[in-house]
Amino acid sequence: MGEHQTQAPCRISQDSIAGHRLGSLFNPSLNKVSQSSSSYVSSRSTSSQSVERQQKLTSENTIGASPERDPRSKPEKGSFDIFRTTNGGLPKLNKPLHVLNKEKKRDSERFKNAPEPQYLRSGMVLLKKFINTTDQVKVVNKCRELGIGSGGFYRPGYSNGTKLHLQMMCLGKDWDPDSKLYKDSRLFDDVVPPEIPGEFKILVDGALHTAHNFLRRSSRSVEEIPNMSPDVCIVNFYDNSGKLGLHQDIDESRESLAKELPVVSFSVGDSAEFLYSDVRDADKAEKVILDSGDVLIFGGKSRLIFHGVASIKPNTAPTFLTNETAVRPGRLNLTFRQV
Ligand SMILES: O=C(O)CCC(=O)C(=O)O
Ligand SMILES: [Fe+2]
Repeated sequence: MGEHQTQAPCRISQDSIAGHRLGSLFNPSLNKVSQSSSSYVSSRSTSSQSVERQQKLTSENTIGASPERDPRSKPEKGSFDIFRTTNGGLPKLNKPLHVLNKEKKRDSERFKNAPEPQYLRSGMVLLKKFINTTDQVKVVNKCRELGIGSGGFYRPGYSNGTKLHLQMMCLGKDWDPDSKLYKDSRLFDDVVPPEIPGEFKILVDGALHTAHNFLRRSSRSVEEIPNMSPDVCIVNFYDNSGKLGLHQDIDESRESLAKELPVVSFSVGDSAEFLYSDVRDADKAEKVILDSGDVLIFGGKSRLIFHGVASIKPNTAPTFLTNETAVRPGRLNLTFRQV
């Protein structure tokens, strides 16, 4: 990650901020990722030097974090469970089966006809309702399984005593918000993060494929969004008071940033108000709502955009998700990067 403020990766922060469905996780056609942009060389003026400059600039900030009592602000130990624990993590069954089935049918219909992707700006495309209902449930269950295990969720913080307003877990490699480094194991407990599940990678491929097809259809260059193959996924869980200040994701390698390889971001659960801007000023930022199942891609000319989560909208998670899983109120966000 780059610079975040409330949770995760190198985020610069400003606490003040305050689909074309292609698919199912197990659809083999999703493996066919467009090759056309794999040798993309950025035409953007992001020289290594400017990346370095920006990295320095942003690393002096923390993202959406606020001070806690612990002066050294070590990560809070003991894994966080994204499932409600009061009923042993079982899904809520307070509705009759026929009502649950009706709701499920309605939700599946809703997700079957994903709307046309939204072109937000060069290099930035939003795939509304890209992740179908079945796959959203799988994403939640997988994050829960990994999240309570070794290398699972914890509340990250900075050595100055501030903590991000979220729970975080890294897959593939660890990203440490304080040192802003990607490492093979976590600094605070030496645990090697779990691998990125293959099903997640298939969804990422499908999302990039869908975005490229959309760019082609709208007579734009597919090279606006270079292709990438993720080796890190940062999973954030925001409760209803969660947020993440405006930041840039700039801790990835110089090569990755110079090629402007995209960040692919999944949202599952409650909706979020997502801000993005060329400058770190929430008042000047554009706002877009990210709902459950949406995939946001930002690469190319938008790779270093300032972005953050202003708020989570309570009780907006789709009913199938709260009926079929025991997920707590809140939002899961998964950002995939090739670091
Ligand atoms: O939660 C989100 O939508 C954004 C997360 C993010 O920017 C990050 O983890 O770097
Ligand atoms: Fe970010």
